[in-house]
Amino acid sequence: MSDSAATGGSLADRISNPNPEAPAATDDAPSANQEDDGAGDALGGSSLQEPDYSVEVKLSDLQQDPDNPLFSVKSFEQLGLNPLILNGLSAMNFRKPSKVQERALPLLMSNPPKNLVGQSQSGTGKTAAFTLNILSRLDLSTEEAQLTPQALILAPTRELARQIVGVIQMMGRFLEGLVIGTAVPTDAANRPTRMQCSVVVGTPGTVQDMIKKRIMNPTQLKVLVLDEADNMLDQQGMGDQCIRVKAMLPRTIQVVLFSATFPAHVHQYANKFAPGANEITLKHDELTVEGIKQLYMDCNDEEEKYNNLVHLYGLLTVGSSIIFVKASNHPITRSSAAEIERRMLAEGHTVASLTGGIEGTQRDAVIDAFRSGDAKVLITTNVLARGIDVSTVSLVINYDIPQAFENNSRTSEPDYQTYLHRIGRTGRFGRIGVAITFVANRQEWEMLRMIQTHFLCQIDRIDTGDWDSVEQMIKKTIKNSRAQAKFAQQ
Ligand SMILES: Nc1ncnc2c1ncn2[C@@H]1O[C@H](COP(=O)(O)OP(=O)(O)OP(=O)(O)O)[C@@H](O)[C@H]1O
Repeated sequence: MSDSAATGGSLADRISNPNPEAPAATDDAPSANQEDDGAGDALGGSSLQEPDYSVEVKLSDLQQDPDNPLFSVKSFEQLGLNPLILNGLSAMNFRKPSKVQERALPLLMSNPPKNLVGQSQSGTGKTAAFTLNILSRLDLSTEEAQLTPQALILAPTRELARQIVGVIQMMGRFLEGLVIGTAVPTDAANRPTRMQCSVVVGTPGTVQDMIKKRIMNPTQLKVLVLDEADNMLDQQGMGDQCIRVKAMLPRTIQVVLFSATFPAHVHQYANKFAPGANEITLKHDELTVEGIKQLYMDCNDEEEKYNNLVHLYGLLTVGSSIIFVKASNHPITRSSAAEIERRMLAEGHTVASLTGGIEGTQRDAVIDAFRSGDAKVLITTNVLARGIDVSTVSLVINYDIPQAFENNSRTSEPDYQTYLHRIGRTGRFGRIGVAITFVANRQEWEMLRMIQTHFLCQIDRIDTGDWDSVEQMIKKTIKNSRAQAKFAQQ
């Protein structure tokens, strides 16, 4: 039954004929503290999580389309990489570079090293771009060199840091003497007394602490990478930590900033952090990924959101999916994630939830269960909006539309960057996915409209009055991605 019909039309209709009794959005706090818990062993990144199919054939079509972010004219061989690194790439089934890899690598690897501010759409292989530069620059000729940090990668969350460690391990597996260290918050018992490794990947607060306490020697560092750089530099606490870390590093260090988004105010700042940098940038309208079908669903109120969610999951058997709820440190928000988890579990779904309120090793267990497919549905906040690469994710739900904050208060604007990063958890590297945003009041509908205008993208309405066609439409999109996979196996 159409719930919107019950109130006289869709939200879109009601905007043109506004209903003053439309429910107001509830208050929310700014994004979660992403630095608050213990460590775990490095978990493999995407390559350990490859689904049992490959998108190779279709991918090669995409990679021949000059308008596609995966397009490239060169091969990895032509980019002048060490044969042992090339072996790592082919073991990971990387056949051709993506556009950002092809463009960034010559800039990154040239000598004398130059800084880089690099932007490309979500899921287009930025991790490999900065990893290949780092692996190419390492001196692993002596044991002392192998055990002294030469490259440092900072990431905003422990999950992303662990994922990057996994990618470097895979890509550098044929490099003898390569040792990678993870610097994420941990309890005292598990804290390393010395970072004896060639590459360190960590979160800024922990790295700052380790350098200060002389656990990590920064004097031989040649490369500093900030992944999700706009996010790190824009958050007050984390931005300060990044600046303090950089101040303790050699002055000649190559600074590399990567993200899918660089809003103008951060871009200015990025240029100060990485002076004289080469730049690879995108326009607003180039940012959305074509393979992600963007939809929205009208809901009359919070309860209807939940009912629609359950209805949707009743209809669909998708690979893995992520449900994003409001980003907040607020206990109520956390419990709303927990509440959805509880109710979904009761419906028989294998669900896990990860919010900023969960502690370190517990967090690792949740993300590991999701990566392995033990939990098919992950309910989370913005804490996992960025960087997380699980290629089986075919559906993303914005249960709450991401909303911008200023001075710790909610504004009436959407958080454009977060929207893009959240939906970018699907449709990775040429795959196809669906992103559904729930709107439950006039303000949310207005934010949705602003998102469409900002990115010049189309977000189609799902008609909840006709669940049969909802089912068909979503299944068709998701089936396309399976068809693509099947095609690739032949
Ligand atoms: N050249 C390549 N060939 C095949 N697969 C690739 C290639 N480069 C990257 N990939 C795969 O594409 C996926 C996305 O890569 P990655 O996580 O680096 O994207 P990203 O650009 O950093 O995304 P985000 O902006 O969301 O952080 C990964 O699963 C990775 O293994």
